[in-house]
Formats: sequence, structure tokens, C-alpha cells
Amino acid sequence: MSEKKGLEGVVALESRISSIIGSQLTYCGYEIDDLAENAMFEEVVFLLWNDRLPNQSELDEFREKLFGYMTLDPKIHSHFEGYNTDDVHPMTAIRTAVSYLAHFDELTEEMNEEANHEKAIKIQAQIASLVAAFARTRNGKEILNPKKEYSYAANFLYMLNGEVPNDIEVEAMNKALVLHADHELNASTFTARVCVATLSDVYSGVTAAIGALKGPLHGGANERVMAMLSEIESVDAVEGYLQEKFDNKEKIMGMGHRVYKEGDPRAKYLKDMSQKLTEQRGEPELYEKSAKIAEIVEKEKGLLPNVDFFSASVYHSLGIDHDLFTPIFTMSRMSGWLAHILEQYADNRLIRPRAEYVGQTGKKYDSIENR
Ligand SMILES: CC(=O)SCCNC(=O)CCNC(=O)[C@H](O)C(C)(C)COP(=O)(O)OP(=O)(O)OC[C@H]1O[C@@H](n2cnc3c(N)ncnc32)[C@H](O)[C@@H]1OP(=O)(O)O
Ligand SMILES: O=C([O-])CC(=O)C(=O)O
Repeated sequence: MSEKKGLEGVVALESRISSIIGSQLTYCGYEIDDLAENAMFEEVVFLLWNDRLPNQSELDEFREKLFGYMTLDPKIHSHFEGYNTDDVHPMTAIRTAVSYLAHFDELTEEMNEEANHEKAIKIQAQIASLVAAFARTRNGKEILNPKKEYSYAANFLYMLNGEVPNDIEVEAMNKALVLHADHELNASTFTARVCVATLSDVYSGVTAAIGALKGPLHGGANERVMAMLSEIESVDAVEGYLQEKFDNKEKIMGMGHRVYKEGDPRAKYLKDMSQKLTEQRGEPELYEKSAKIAEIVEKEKGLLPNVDFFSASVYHSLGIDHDLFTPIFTMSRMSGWLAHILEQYADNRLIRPRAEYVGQTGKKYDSIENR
């Protein structure tokens, strides 16, 4: 047996959901550029789950169902009130809350295509409400219910901020949701698939995936990018800051990628949005610092920005708390996890690789007093 550390380059399964070929990303055959420019997030969710875009009446029906499930059970609200919100990271709270959602769903243990599809709609609907509700509860604010006339992106911003979002904010949020929705066999998606391949339930699959996304080498990087931008005092200070990181062999968050070596096709949209939104917010130096970091890291290390890099300044410019960046990624990627979970159930086999044993052999049990 031979192993590939981190399973680099290993093809673990077949999927029809998204593909990465060179620097080209597609969702069910549609290029990400096409979808980022034109699609509503709800259409993308439908696409990922059904392998085709909806027509108008299918989209209306899908949106109606999503909206119908968005209002949370009041028990979830009181559950959040019991959290020590000063210490609990929102990703920890959301992971627990998503798991708790299963307690309110009579379909949780039902294992058939229709029930699993219904659970997927419920979870996708409720994740936006959960993130907003947690954020408002910890700020002592009233929890808001969604509004029927709003899109998923607009509803999230409304439920979070309590204000009607403007068109630019809704467009930016929608685009960010579309760009983060799915990404082949990334670590959290693989986690979800491994979990449900035991024929465990959908809630278990997405809860496991949230745990994997939380890590700083994956979705947790966006919050760390913002921390880095806040630490660097000015554009002129970027070079010295990075030199120290390079000297200490520390990683620069938001840079590099396991699969993309020629650049992440999603980053250019987030870069453009970052430039536009930081300018509008009167904080153009955030974009300038980001661009300088990207320029130096590429020159010195040959690494390019990934999806997490410019999303940090985009979310900051939308007035979002920095520790909510990864929960927002979770809202979007939930659609991809659910697509992969449904695909896994449709043609399941237990996922159980092997490990090459490198420990000692031939040891004998010794009584405790002799050790
Ligand atoms: C949505 C997403 O998940 S996108 C990824 C988000 N994560 C990040 O942005 C965290 C920063 N980036 C990284 O840690 C990595 O680039 C990853 C995790 C994305 C990919 O990692 P891998 O493919 O395993 O590459 P690995 O960590 O082995 O790095 C290979 C080499 O490049 C270096 N390197 C990779 N990324 C970085 C970075 N961001 N900063 C500095 N050096 C880096 C490593 O130190 C290593 O150098 P060495 O060979 O001299 O030891
Ligand atoms: O694919 C990966 O390894 C990480 C990534 O970019 C994503 O999950 O969007």
C-alpha cells in the first residue's frame, strides 16, 4: 500500500455536481462565470439538487417552499438565549443549532428520496434564519421573521440587520452565495459524504460538514484574512508584515489552494466586489492592502488568492461582523453539501479507505505496576 498525504490528487468518487478542470469551475455543466453574472442563488440551489435549472413556475414553487420553512421554531430562539454568546464562536453555535434542528423534524429518521429532498429544503431555508437569529440574539436584538417578497440573499440581510437592504448589497450577497455554493470534493463536502455513506441521516451529514468547514485551512480562512487586514496598519506596512510571516514560516490566510495552481476562478469576482464596496464604504485602503498582499505573496511564494481572500473585505463592507464570515460561507455551501448528500444516497457505498500502519508491532501487554 502507498499513501498520498492529504489524499492529494486522489479521485475518491464520481459526481455530476461540480467540476474543476484547470482553472475552470462548473456547476452541473454551467460555467461559474455564467452563473455568477446571471443567476439567483435559489436557481443555483435548484440546479445543484436537480441537475438542471428551474423554469419560472418551478422556481416560484421552490422559493415558496424555501420561504415557508424559513421561520424558526421559538424553541430554537430560546436555545440561543442559553448560549454564552461572549465566548461561543458563531460556527460552534451554528453547528450545534443545525444538529438541534433535527429534533424538530419528524422526517429526520425517514430514509427515502422524497423525505431527504424535503429535509434538504428545510435545512437550506433555516440555515439563513439561524445565522441571523444567533447574531441578533447575542446583540440583544429581537429575532426577525423573513419577508415573502425578498430573495434568499435579501432575506438574510434583512433578518440580520433589521433594515431593508439596498440593491447593491443584495447583488453582492447573492453573488457571494452563488460563488461559494459548491466546489467538487473539498474537505467539508467529503466529510458530509463520508458521514451519510454509513446511511446516517441528512442532519448528521451537514453537522459534520460544518465542523470541517470551520477550520482555518478551509472556510475559517475568511475570518482570519480580516484579522490580518485589521492587524496591518497601512498599505506601506504590508511588506514588513508579510516578511515577518514568511520568516516565521506562517501561512498567509486566503492564499493558495490544493487544486487551483493557476488561480481560483471565483476570486476575480470577489476582488471586483471588494474594490467597489470598500470604495463605497469609504475604506478603500482595505482593498488596497488586500491587493498589495496578493501581489507580494504571488511574487514571493507563487501563490494566488483563493475564494476566502477577497470575500473578507466584501463581507466587512456589507457591515457584517467578522466572526459571521464563515457562517455565511456555511449558508451557501449548505446547498452543495445537500446536493452531494442526495447524490451519495442515490448510489451509496460505504466510504472506508485503508491506512498504512507505521507503528510498532509485536508488543506484549505488561501489568500496570511494571510500566
Ligand atoms: C474555501 C477554501 O477552503 S480555500 C482554502 C482556504 N485556506 C486558506 O486560505 C489557508 C491558507 N492556505 C493554505 O493553508 C494552503 O494553501 C491550503 C490548505 C489551501 C492548501 O494546502 P496544501 O495543498 O496542502 O498545500 P500545503 O499546505 O502542503 O503547502 C505547500 C507549500 O506551500 C506553502 N503554502 C501553501 N499555502 C500557503 C500560504 N497560504 N502561505 C504561505 N505558504 C503557503 C506551504 O507552506 C508549503 O511550503 P513547503 O513546501 O515549503 O513546506
Ligand atoms: O476545494 C477546496 O479544497 C476548497 C475550496 O476552495 C472550497 O471548498 O470552496
